[in-house]
Amino acid sequence: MIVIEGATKRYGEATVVDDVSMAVESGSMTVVVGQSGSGKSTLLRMINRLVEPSSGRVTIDGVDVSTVPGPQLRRGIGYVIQGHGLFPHRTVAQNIATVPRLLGWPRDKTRARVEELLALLQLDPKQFASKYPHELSGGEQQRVGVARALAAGPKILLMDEPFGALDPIIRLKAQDDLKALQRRLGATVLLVTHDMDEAFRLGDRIAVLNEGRLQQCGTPAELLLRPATPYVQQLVGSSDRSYRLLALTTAAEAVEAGPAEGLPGIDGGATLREALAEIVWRDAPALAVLAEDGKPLGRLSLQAILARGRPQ
Ligand SMILES: Nc1ncnc2c1ncn2[C@@H]1O[C@H](COP(=O)(O)OP(=O)(O)OP(=O)(O)O)[C@@H](O)[C@H]1O
Repeated sequence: MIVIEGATKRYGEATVVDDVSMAVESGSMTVVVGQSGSGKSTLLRMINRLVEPSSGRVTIDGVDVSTVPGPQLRRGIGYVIQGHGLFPHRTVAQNIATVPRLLGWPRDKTRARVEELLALLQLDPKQFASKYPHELSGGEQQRVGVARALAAGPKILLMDEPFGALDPIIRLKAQDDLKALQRRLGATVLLVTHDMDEAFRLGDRIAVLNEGRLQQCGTPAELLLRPATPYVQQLVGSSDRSYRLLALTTAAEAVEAGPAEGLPGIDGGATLREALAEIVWRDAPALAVLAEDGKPLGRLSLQAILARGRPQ
């Protein structure tokens, strides 16, 4: 678990991170969201000691990071930045092998790890290992950046606007891939973005920063239903908060008993927001919710969906 206690960073007269306290559970994903200049990157970089706090402290599993030499700390924490920061004159394989090489891994072990990560991130090793960063698309570079950060098997991954340079469709795919990967690896992820939709798609918890101050750190539902400050309320937006709430629940979680024959089907893993769109599009009173094997789990009525789109 990462615990941030009273973290403050001052540059001259300016306090850019102001007495922030929050915790990130092991194996969860927390998204730090806020406007440009709100202190997100500075807060993130205090965790891997690229920035030293003026006061306050960060502990990882109870160990104060200020007691661990920076380079040693950073070898155990993956770090992904916008634009990927890949070394332009090194191949994809050499980029991914950066930390294993620093750690003195044997060649065979490093090579096997590089191939495993490329496959994990859906980049064919035969095709990509010997390419250079400029020969890759933005989405491919982004995946190599993630592979490099994961190379030495860190339990913590810090990601600073990792999808900022991607176009919207690739960005959605990259977000889904990251969520699946994070679950699979059980990694603790702290991700910075200024995009509220990204925060809602990815975050188990969302931390909202404004002018260096933490406004709220809570689950997406808590932010929507109980915004702690007018700033959070404004940020989550009143026009689409119902849709955001619906996007937090799956059809399988809201399924009702009753006949489902003849109704249009929807996958149990689809969100209620998607289910609502399907009902509107099909002009149907309800949907049949389907398990992975295609068998019906029950039905989902328009009323049941609408009830989930407002405070219970
Ligand atoms: N080394 C530094 N010296 C002086 N001021 C700095 C330094 N690093 C950051 N700042 C200032 O601290 C504030 C917060 O910067 P930070 O990069 O943490 O914000 P951010 O929320 O990540 O912004 P963005 O979304 O634009 O990346 C900004 O006003 C920035 O100018």
